[in-house]
Amino acid sequence: MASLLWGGDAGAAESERLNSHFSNLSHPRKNLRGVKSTTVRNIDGSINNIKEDEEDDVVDLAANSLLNKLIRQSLVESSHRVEVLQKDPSSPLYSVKTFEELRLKEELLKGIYAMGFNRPSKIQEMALPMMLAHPPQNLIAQSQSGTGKTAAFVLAMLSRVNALELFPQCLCLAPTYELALQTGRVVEQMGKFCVDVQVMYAIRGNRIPRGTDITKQIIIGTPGTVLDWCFKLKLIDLTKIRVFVLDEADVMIDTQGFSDHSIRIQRALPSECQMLLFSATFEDSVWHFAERIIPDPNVIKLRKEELTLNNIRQYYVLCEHRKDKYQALCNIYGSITIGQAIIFCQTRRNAKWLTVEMIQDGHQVSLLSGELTVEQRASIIQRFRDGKEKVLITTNVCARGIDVKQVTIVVNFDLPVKQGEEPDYETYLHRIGRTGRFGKKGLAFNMIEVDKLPSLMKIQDHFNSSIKQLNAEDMDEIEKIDY
Ligand SMILES: Nc1ncnc2c1ncn2[C@@H]1O[C@H](COP(=O)(O)OP(=O)(O)OP(=O)(O)O)[C@@H](O)[C@H]1O
Repeated sequence: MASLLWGGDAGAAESERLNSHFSNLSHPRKNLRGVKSTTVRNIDGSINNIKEDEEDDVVDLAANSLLNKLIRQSLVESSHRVEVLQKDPSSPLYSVKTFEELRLKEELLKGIYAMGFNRPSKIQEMALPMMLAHPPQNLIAQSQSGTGKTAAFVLAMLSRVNALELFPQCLCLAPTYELALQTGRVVEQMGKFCVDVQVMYAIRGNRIPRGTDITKQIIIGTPGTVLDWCFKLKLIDLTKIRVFVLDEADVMIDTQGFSDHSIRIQRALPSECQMLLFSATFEDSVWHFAERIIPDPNVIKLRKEELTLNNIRQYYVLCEHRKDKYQALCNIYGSITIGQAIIFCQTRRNAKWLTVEMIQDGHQVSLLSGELTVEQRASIIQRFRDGKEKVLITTNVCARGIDVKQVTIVVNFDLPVKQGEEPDYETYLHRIGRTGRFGKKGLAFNMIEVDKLPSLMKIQDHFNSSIKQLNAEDMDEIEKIDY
């Protein structure tokens, strides 16, 4: 039966190879038209050979997710209410304000406190009692990145493991090799005092001979390799799994083949196995997938705070060409005191050109674009966060990923457009918008070539918010801008 299943899925390992997470992370998907190599001097004076790409950087969900994890220093608190949909609406709804209320094993509680967690996060307050209930309950949970989902399901896995039984009992699927490792690190940290509990990674490159007796209790892996380990190599007996976690479901369904692999794995689990699914977003596609894979679930949602343009003053400067845009930028830069600014370009080529121009003019800037590895990107964002550079020039790659609260000025050196010059409203909002909660004022400048003016006007209409024209030659006018 198992081999038949496998035979029907001849492409699991292959599709994982093709998805090639590692290279995806280092080089987000791109159209390689017009690629050539140029030498660029980095801010620190070192020399880098960077490919010159005429095309946009494409947002890579898995890379962004990892980037967020690498640069995040603490919990992202949300003021939004948690919505709960119980499988059995008549059963009482529990929430906990302390970890003690969960009656965890002593060593686990010690691990949690050693990580510096004092009390459950908002989503954990509701999710943990459900996840730790007897009999085990299935759960679908959605809340934005950084709100404590990973810590929650790691806690559930660690609390259900029987350290004396030496076989895989908990199985967690993650979309990429690197994300699996990140989750594994949390298991290792939180389970620091659970000395007999061990983790193993079912990821590409971790070659285990067929029929090996795996004694580790928690397996974290990517769907293709896990499928291999279960059906082809017979390393994991799925009928003995007690907790099945599907993490980053939104990223998972974005990767070809992964939904099918996950469903195939889930089908072979025993009915009493607890099934948990987590996602940062809840579009229809994620929801349909979640419903297919998690039977009789409880559902917890923490709404993401909406972005708004209300507190942002928006201007545009009409320019003839790129040099003209640069001049306008310099005039603005020279006339108002800028704390920190992010400048967005549509292509890597433009971003690189602008970086070189600004450095030559003596500005302290750094360049963040998709050709850098995730670790390099994380380090650049961290330096910017720490105020080591005042200006960050970037492409779309980090438009959605980063939250640098001290930035009050955003410059669209190029307007975000989709193919066919249709404005990209969502990206515009993500670049400039703020959540209402922080309520901070902000300034946005759009450098617009004449032929892009209709697109800008569409953006103005779409958001029903005014974008004023600014004469970048008129220093008095610029100096009057107060923010
Ligand atoms: N109860 C808590 N108290 C303090 N810090 C916490 C708590 N829970 C989680 N954290 C910390 O908050 C950060 C975000 O948590 P976590 O990674 O679990 O969020 P997430 O929702 O899984 O994010 P992502 O969607 O990116 O995976 C981590 O640094 C984690 O150590």
